[in-house]
Amino acid sequence: MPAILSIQSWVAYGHVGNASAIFPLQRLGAEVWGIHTVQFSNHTGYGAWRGQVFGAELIADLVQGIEDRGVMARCDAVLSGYMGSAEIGAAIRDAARRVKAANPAALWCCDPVIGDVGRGVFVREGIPEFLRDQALPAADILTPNQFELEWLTGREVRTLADARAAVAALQARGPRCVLVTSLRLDDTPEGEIGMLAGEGGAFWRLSTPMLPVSVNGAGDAIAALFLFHRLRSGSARVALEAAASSVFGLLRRTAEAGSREILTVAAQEEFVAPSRRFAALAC
Ligand SMILES: Nc1ncnc2c1ncn2[C@@H]1O[C@H](COP(=O)(O)OP(=O)(O)O)[C@@H](O)[C@H]1O
Ligand SMILES: Cc1ncc(COP(=O)(O)O)c(C=O)c1O
Ligand SMILES: [Mg+2]
Repeated sequence: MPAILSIQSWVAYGHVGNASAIFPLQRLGAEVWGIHTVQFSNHTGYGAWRGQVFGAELIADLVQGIEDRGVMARCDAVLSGYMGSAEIGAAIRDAARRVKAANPAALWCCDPVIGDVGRGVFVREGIPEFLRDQALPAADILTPNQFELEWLTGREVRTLADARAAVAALQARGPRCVLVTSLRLDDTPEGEIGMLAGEGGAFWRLSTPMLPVSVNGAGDAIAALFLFHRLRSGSARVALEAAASSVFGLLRRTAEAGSREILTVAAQEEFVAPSRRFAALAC
């Protein structure tokens, strides 16, 4: 089973960042080393929250402490998400560098949290540029949503050809494997939501019904699950099908309960045995 160093936000109430990623990974059997970039009362989608963005020194210090235990070579991947500040981004990039120095087979899966279609950019100044100019070239796996794909490439994505070209443009700059989430293209049927994965010159597409929920943290869960299944199977297609099926089940349960927060704990069976399986198509 993989060991994953997960460096993301923490919230006391609800499920985004590490509070969305760690439990599903553990439920699947992964060992997770969690470092929190912020500790907030709740996610920022509520418009109001309390807490702190941690200093970059704290992140670097915790990484050093793990290195002091002599376990870096046992780390299979670094998973990063909401950064809190561009300085924290630099500490995360350094952590990925150290892990890879100890274990050259280790992967950095970077979820480039910048914003989304409804809300626009919702992270601090300097973070989007850091992700584009510093993180992207060093990452192995990238999991942007459609808004982030467009921001990072400076391209409009309307058609499947646009999406494939944008993914290829990202791959040309670094990450060998890309998962695009929340993809709505001109041929996406009303009532569906799509995803696109690309690796090794191949592309796979998958869509699921759109559920009547507007939640935060699904992107963090999908990045964690995609990384886990990509590590285990070595296949982006297999990882896409597994992650998408689990997150659909999680959100279906969340919609049925009418919950504002994703039901990470109550719907945990969906991580192990999704109630409905979706197949990806080569495209
Ligand atoms: N309303 C929804 N109905 C069905 N699936 C959804 C819905 N919202 C999100 N998802 C699923 O969760 C994935 C990640 O979604 P999203 O929260 O948009 O990511 P991010 O937060 O990174 O933008 C999507 O690709 C989709 O598969
Ligand atoms: C603290 C924090 N972390 C992470 C996220 C990312 O959430 P999502 O998975 O919806 O992109 C958010 C979004 O609001 C947030 O406020
Ligand atoms: Mg996201």
